[in-house]
Amino acid sequence: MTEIANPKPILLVAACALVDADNRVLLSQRPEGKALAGLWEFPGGKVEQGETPEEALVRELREEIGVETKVECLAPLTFASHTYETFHLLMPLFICRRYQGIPVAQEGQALKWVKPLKMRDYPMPPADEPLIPFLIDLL
Ligand SMILES: Nc1nc2c([nH]c(=O)n2[C@@H]2O[C@H](COP(=O)(O)OP(=O)(O)OP(=O)(O)O)[C@@H](O)[C@H]2O)c(=O)[nH]1
Repeated sequence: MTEIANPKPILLVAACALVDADNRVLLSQRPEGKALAGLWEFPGGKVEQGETPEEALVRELREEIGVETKVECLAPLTFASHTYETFHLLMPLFICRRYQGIPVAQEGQALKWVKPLKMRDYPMPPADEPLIPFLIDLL
């Protein structure tokens, strides 16, 4: 029988670089008590059964920061592929400039608009670090 070399499940998480008129990107700080607490991440979350990544993101942006957008307003930018201890994260990163509402934390998390060149000042999960150069190039 063939052994499976890497038994870690792949976790599909959709994330969004929400961009404001000054080309700043919204970062959200992971609350205490969660894995990777205190680190700054892109809004988003797990893609649930029956959802596309874009649909998951529209839902997560509404639930997490009270912002309304549409699937058509999300453009693919890049992705993260990173092995954590118990799973392998596959995380498409979308960019969104068209949305309604001012982001307000719905789950008590801190939010911050950050210029891509300043993102190194905000500790991010290891999966996110390789994504920063794409935002620097684009914005
Ligand atoms: N939303 C988001 N998740 C990220 C980023 N980078 C990164 O490694 N992740 C990881 O992807 C997973 C996202 O899951 P999530 O936000 O839906 O779930 P969670 O850990 O808050 O748990 P829960 O919603 O089940 O309570 C977490 O393990 C998180 O650490 C990122 O930039 N944004």
